Amino acid sequence: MADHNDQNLTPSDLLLAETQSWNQLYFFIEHVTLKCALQLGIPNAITKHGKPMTLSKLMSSLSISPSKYPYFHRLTRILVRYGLLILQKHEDNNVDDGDDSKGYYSLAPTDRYIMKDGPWNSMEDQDSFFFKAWNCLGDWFRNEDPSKFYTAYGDLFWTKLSRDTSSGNWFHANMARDSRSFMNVLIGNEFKDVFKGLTSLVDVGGGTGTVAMAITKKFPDMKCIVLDLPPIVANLQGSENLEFVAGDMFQKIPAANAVLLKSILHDWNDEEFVKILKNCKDAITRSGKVIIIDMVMENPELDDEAFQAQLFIDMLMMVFLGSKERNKKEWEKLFFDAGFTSYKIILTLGLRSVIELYP
Ligand SMILES: C[S@@+](CC[C@H](N)C(=O)[O-])C[C@H]1O[C@@H](n2cnc3c(N)ncnc32)[C@H](O)[C@@H]1O
Ligand SMILES: COc1cc(-c2oc3cc(O)cc(O)c3c(=O)c2O)cc(OC)c1OC
Repeated sequence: MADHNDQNLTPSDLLLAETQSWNQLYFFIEHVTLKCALQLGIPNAITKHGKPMTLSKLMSSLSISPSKYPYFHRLTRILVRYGLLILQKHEDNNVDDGDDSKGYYSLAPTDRYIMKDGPWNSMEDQDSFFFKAWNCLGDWFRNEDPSKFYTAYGDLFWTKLSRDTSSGNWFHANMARDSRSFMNVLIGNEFKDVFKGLTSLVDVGGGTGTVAMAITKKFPDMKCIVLDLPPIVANLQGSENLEFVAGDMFQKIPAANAVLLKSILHDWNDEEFVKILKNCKDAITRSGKVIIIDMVMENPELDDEAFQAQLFIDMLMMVFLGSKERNKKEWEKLFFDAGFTSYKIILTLGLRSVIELYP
């Protein structure tokens, strides 16, 4: 007796559904194998070796027993499939993947981003903190909590970070690495004149100051203020043109030519978003501007792989903050709700865009 769900499916539909269900239900194995590669130190071992290496040499450098070869070969096979490793086969075309002497492994560009000093990969010490929020996500769709993170911890994300030193340090260290990486790209694009001519700027929610330091290094005549919550900036030392100010962007933002908001507005719901922007508008001069570095969803400039990455981060915002990524229309509506008259998307760099907003 065919299952009632199968009645309308042809045999080939059923076989396709089997493949698709395995790829959808077991998608997590990509994450598990990536974390295994990081845990074993595969990217660092290949980098240290300085050139493509055979499986046996890689295993030996990782102190993995040769008895594990038949299993380790299958781990590297799936890492090649996921584009984390590149297998350069020897000229001899009838290479057998399992034949160590004819294949050399090297790192794909992805690895250089997720390497130990890349942002968001050093979750080992925060595994439970990070993954606990994702567990049983369905529970959140049946409660009234502001986020799944709140369901898991009984605390808002920013409150928890300010109380829990280790998760706070993990988060801000990774945010700083993300900022260093992004600012290197933005500097590479000559900042596209975004900061040109400014004599003062407030980096709202500027964290530990990575962005502000990059800007003041490039523009030494600019006075920069980093505004963030007291626990974040309390022990940070400024410099001649960089000052850390403890405060709340929902209360007041220090006056300046311009205000910078990098990865801030996507952390908040529409009402909070408008409140932050209204405070930004009060802070800038009439000839000033608000500079936003954040994601514009459904951006026609981005390919499907980038769109999937944005969807993942949108889920991350939903789970951790109860917030969202926004498309151009959603951004524009909130800009005008906050009383701004015009804006310009200056450029898109990877997943994020640089937007200028004018009072
Ligand atoms: C996603 S992080 C972005 C940090 C930094 N802009 C960057 O891109 O690397 C959000 C920042 O907002 C700060 N923040 C959260 N609530 C705030 C508030 N009420 N006032 C000021 N800063 C706040 C957090 O402490 C954190 O540093
Ligand atoms: C708010 O908590 C988290 C935020 C992020 C996060 O990660 C990003 C990664 C990117 O490649 C580009 C981005 O623009 C961003 C963000 O804007 C952003 O906020 C990541 C986290 O953990 C992986 C967070 O902690 C839960």
